[in-house]
Amino acid sequence: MNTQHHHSSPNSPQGGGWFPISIRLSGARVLLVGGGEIAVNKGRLLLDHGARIDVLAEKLHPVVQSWVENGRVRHVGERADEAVLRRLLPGCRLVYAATDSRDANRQVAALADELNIPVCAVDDPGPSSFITPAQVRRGMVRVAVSTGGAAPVLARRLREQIETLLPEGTGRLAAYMQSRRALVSGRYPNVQDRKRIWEDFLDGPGAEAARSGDESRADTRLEALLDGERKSGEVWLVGAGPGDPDLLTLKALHLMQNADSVLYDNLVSPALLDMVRRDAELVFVGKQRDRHALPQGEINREMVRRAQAGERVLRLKGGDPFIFGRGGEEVEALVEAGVAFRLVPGISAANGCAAYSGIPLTHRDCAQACLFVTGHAKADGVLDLPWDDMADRRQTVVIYMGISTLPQLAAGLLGKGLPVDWPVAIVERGTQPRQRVFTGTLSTIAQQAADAQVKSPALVIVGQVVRHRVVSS
Ligand SMILES: C[C@@]1(CC(=O)O)C2=NC(=C\c3[nH]c(c(CCC(=O)O)c3CC(=O)O)Cc3[nH]c(c(CC(=O)O)c3CCC(=O)O)/C=C3\N/C(=C\2)[C@@H](CCC(=O)O)[C@]3(C)CC(=O)O)/[C@H]1CCC(=O)O
Ligand SMILES: NC(=O)c1ccc[n+]([C@@H]2O[C@H](COP(=O)([O-])OP(=O)(O)OC[C@H]3O[C@@H](n4cnc5c(N)ncnc54)[C@H](O)[C@@H]3O)[C@@H](O)[C@H]2O)c1
Repeated sequence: MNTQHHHSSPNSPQGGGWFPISIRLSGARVLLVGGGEIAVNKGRLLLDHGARIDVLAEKLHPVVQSWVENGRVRHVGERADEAVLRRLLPGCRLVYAATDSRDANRQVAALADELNIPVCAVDDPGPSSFITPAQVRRGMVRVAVSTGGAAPVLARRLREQIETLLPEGTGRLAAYMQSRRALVSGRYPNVQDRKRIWEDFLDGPGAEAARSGDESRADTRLEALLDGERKSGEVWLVGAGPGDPDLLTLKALHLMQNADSVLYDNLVSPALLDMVRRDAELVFVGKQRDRHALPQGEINREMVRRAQAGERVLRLKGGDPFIFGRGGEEVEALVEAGVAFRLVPGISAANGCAAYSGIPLTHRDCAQACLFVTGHAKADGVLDLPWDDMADRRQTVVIYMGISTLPQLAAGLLGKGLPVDWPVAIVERGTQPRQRVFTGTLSTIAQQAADAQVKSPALVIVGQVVRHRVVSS
């Protein structure tokens, strides 16, 4: 079994090296250098989190002035010069350099750095050792969005989007779970067991009860789980779509974030695997033409073995599991073994490539039907295809896995009487960042593909619809 771990290279730190943490500010001293608009913004945040703020600034914004007057912050000095800073910095948990002078902010940052005190220069992430993410707050729950200083306005926009997604009761849910942790730990000393109980709780109706403040109903659900009412292992057969992670279904995403293990194909892109729960085991079972990582029978046995051991197994497949995905065979194996399963469709390559290349699959003028065929040859190299059906001119033919057999495919269709100028398109790496689209005819396409070194994954679209291709300006 080939269990893959993803490591990023040490030369290109993730997110520019900005590592998000939660830092305790209650009771901690924070130095705020500058007393203007931005100091008000940062001061509000800091006060909300219980910091003791010292302000060093020449001119105070009326809001800061009022904080000083009612004793919420101390005004500890005017000008930020080196001697004053050396006196004020020691003992601070954080420092904000929030003056409107770039030089002053840089000087504060340099001195704080020397003393190993985290510092944020609000006019430049360059000399900063921390930056402030945009936050969504629900009680104890915080969602922080950072762009690593790249685009603060984007951070703000994303915050607004998350704001609308995160249920109002999320804070109550966290508080409920906190209040019952001792109870659960007392009954189940094993971390894995506790994790499963909490996940089952969150997946079930208890979570909604806690969110809405109905603690007694939440307790009933939790007690049932503590008494051993267990979700057993199961397999989720999920289509991951054609490549662009945004084309996942919400259901696929939800299951990706709950799986214990993920068995995935080579058609599943690294960007998608990044969205899988961090501690899920990733198992590559992909096939490449002529080079089987795992024979189908072994994949089936592996799914069954894991599910019977109680795992929630995600079988993640490129595209849709039931369109050239062998999903049928896998489900039969699960049924035979008595393993519970769920099926989630994915956007198939035909749909994804059609939309992202601007080629409609049907068109009132020329294509009343659409035929999906596989261009994958049998072991003896023979293409076993419904050639007569494929040569019908009033339809579109979409060929999956047809790149290596493209010369045979084109010749076969010409042999069935389609004209030499019959339109054909190839969409390589459809929906992905480096998508390439080639258009030609039955007589040119094989040579075009060879010249451009087109590689799998690629989809072939045959028919008059190719002439209706639209490209957005
Ligand atoms: C999240 C938030 C936190 C907060 O303050 O609460 C925050 N900026 C917010 C909003 C915002 N900031 C700016 C605009 C006006 C549009 C514009 O002018 O471009 C708006 C929009 C608005 O105000 O609506 C301008 C701006 N910001 C920085 C620079 C300097 C530079 O980039 O070099 C300039 C240019 C100044 C100039 O050109 O003069 C720098 C920083 N701003 C950061 C955080 C840190 C990076 C966070 C990240 O992306 O990871 C970092 C590096 C340092 C820090 O402050 O910690 C808050 C969201 C509030 C919310 O939640 O809605
Ligand atoms: N990080 C952010 O979210 C963000 C957003 C917008 C703007 N900015 C940047 O923040 C900076 C501050 O903007 P502002 O609107 O608060 O300015 P402001 O003019 O309202 O306030 C400036 C403050 O700095 C003080 N000051 C200047 N030099 C000083 C020194 N040597 N010692 C002590 N205090 C000094 C002034 O007395 C005043 O209190 C600007 O450079 C602006 O570009 C940051």
